[in-house]
Amino acid sequence: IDVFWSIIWHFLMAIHNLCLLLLSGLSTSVFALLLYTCAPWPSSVHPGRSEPLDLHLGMFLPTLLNQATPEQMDRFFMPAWNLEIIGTYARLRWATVKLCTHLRGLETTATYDPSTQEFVLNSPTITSIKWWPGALGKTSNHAVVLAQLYTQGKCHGLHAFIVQLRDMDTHIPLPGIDVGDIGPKFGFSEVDNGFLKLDNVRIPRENMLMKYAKVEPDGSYLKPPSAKLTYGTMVFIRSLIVGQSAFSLAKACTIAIRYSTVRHQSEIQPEPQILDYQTQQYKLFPLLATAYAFTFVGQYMSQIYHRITGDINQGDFNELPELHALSAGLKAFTTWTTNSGIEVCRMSCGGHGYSCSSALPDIYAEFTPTCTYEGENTVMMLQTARYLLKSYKQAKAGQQLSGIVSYLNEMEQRQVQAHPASARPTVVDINDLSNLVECYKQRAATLVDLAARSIQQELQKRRSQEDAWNNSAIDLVRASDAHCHFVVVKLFTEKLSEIGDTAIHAVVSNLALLYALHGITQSSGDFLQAGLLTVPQMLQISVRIKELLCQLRPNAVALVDAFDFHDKKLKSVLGRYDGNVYENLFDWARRSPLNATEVHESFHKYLKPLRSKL
Ligand SMILES: CCCCCCC/C=C/C(=O)SCCNC(=O)CCNC(=O)[C@H](O)C(C)(C)COP(=O)(O)OP(=O)(O)OC[C@H]1O[C@@H](n2cnc3c(N)ncnc32)[C@H](O)[C@@H]1OP(=O)(O)O
Ligand SMILES: Cc1cc2nc3c(=O)[nH]c(=O)nc-3n(C[C@H](O)[C@H](O)[C@H](O)COP(=O)(O)OP(=O)(O)OC[C@H]3O[C@@H](n4cnc5c(N)ncnc54)[C@H](O)[C@@H]3O)c2cc1C
Repeated sequence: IDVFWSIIWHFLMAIHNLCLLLLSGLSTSVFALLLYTCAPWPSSVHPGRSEPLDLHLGMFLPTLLNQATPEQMDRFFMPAWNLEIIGTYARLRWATVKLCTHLRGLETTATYDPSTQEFVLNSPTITSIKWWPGALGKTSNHAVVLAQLYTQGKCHGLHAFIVQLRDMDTHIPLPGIDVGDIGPKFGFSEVDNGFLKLDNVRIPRENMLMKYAKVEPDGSYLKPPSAKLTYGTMVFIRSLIVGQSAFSLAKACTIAIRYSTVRHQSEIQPEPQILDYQTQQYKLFPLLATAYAFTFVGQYMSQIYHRITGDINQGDFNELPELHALSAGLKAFTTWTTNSGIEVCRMSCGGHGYSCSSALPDIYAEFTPTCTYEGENTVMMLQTARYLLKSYKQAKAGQQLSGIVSYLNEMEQRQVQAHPASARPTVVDINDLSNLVECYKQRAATLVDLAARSIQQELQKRRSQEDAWNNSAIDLVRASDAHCHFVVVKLFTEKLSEIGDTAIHAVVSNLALLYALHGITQSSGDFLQAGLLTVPQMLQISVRIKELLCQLRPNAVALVDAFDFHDKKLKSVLGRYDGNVYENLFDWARRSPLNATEVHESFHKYLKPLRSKL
């Protein structure tokens, strides 16, 4: 049924985008957009393709879709789709103390030369060398390079350029291009993350991605309708990463929960499955609930991304700030939680979790950089905080906010309680999800208010805006975190109304309740301080969580089976669908390269000569 609706959804999105293109009078790109829109995730379109090529499909093609004109789509999209052009996305400069997080500070320049109608690209300093782009080192023959655009003697800020890096026949780097691999990393050993230095590299004028901003042949510059459109691809990838968090956490939970039913370990006879231990359930079931929550949030992000980019294509930029704030905050919120969650799953498998046979080390090593790439998480949380604070000020000034931050409108009516102990708690019934959503909402509002007050106090001490912001950054990140948590609980709760089957509804409701209550216990201080809950209610919540663990236990395996990972995708001996773990573990160990011979060559080389000397 899911596959059916997914096909229908992508079909409708394709029609929707097709209509947008036709309405806006574009004659080309239709096939390209259909092709890409119908492909929800690159690896599922090209199964079995290598990671560098997934990066090419995941980063290079969306950039084209976001920033290329129809003519540029004609030139680049199909060759890229057919892997004639293999691209990377080089936004970064060398990671120095000057921070490549700070995109506006990028030093690479693209200077327009009207006499030849070319841009001349340069990385003038050691710190301007592009560093990290995936597949840049050895695989790519093209890159989308972000550089400061200079024309008619003026700098117009960051713009994107397609730069050919290597000869199409010989794959040798072109003159002026110094490109290579950056060396071994924590994971992703199969990806050639690269460096790129540009020395007077000339590219045709038509290689600047000109969907929004333009440089005319004589060098005159036409501004984009919004400067923020340069960042469009980031919003897209960050939204995708939210879904990727759900996917990775779901995989880790599947392995840990399945293995926990295979593993027996106790003095009690007959030995119980380790999943019957309350502590094991407490480690894994909240994560299972989180995997479901993030799956729904990922679906939501995909929907609003498509809706709002549709509006943007029509020239309506109203919702771009909200989309940016949501995608940045949720990217950070979901990746941080998933990152630590995968590690909990690994440890919950005991010693075998450390073995690559579990697949958990690989899942972790591949997932953990999501906390850093596409915008470092703390920096992303601060971007969300910037939007929250702006909205807060607007609400204070009497403006009616719409969208997900509309709860800040209520700040004025709702007394931020000075004496929480005497106040009436917001949560009346801890089993009522709508009560809990309200509670999370008020916690977010309270923390936004606290962060705003902190900045205000700093400013009153005559600090500069920047210092006031930095001295309040912990509060700002907490406010963003609370905002994101509210969004997740709200979306999970709303999703329940879409479930028709009563039995499934009951189980998923328990998951949603566990997610909400467990989150409260993790940040109990916030809820108590704000007077949203009382101490007796906190105790009640702890008891209710234990009941929920028992209620979820019989369905735990079915709930991970529902993620529907094929053994070939999961690649985990511990997480096998048939539960036949131990025989296969033995098999797996036998296939270790060290077991290729009974006596290892090191014996003949080193130990034997040593023994003969004795
Ligand atoms: C699952 C797919 C796997 C793919 C593999 C991925 C491989 C990895 C790839 C990469 O890592 S690519 C490199 C990624 N690099 C970054 O993401 C850099 C992060 N830095 C930034 O995004 C920005 O520099 C910044 C930190 C957001 C800058 O913030 P700042 O406020 O200083 O800057 P301005 O640039 O002046 O912004 C002003 C204005 O614009 C708004 N804004 C910022 N970003 C966006 C955006 N993406 N969309 C819309 N709007 C944006 C910002 O909020 C400000 O708005 P106002 O408050 O002034 O209205
Ligand atoms: C596996 C991997 C793949 C990548 N692929 C690509 C790619 O394909 N293309 C590409 O262009 N790049 C890529 N990158 C680079 C990536 O985008 C950057 O590493 C990332 O944006 C973070 O920037 P940074 O390294 O400069 O970290 P920094 O910004 O130096 O962060 C270091 C620390 O400083 C803190 N910090 C920085 N700024 C602030 C601030 N304003 N306020 C508070 N704290 C701050 C951060 O929170 C963090 O704790 C990749 C990175 C990795 C690890």
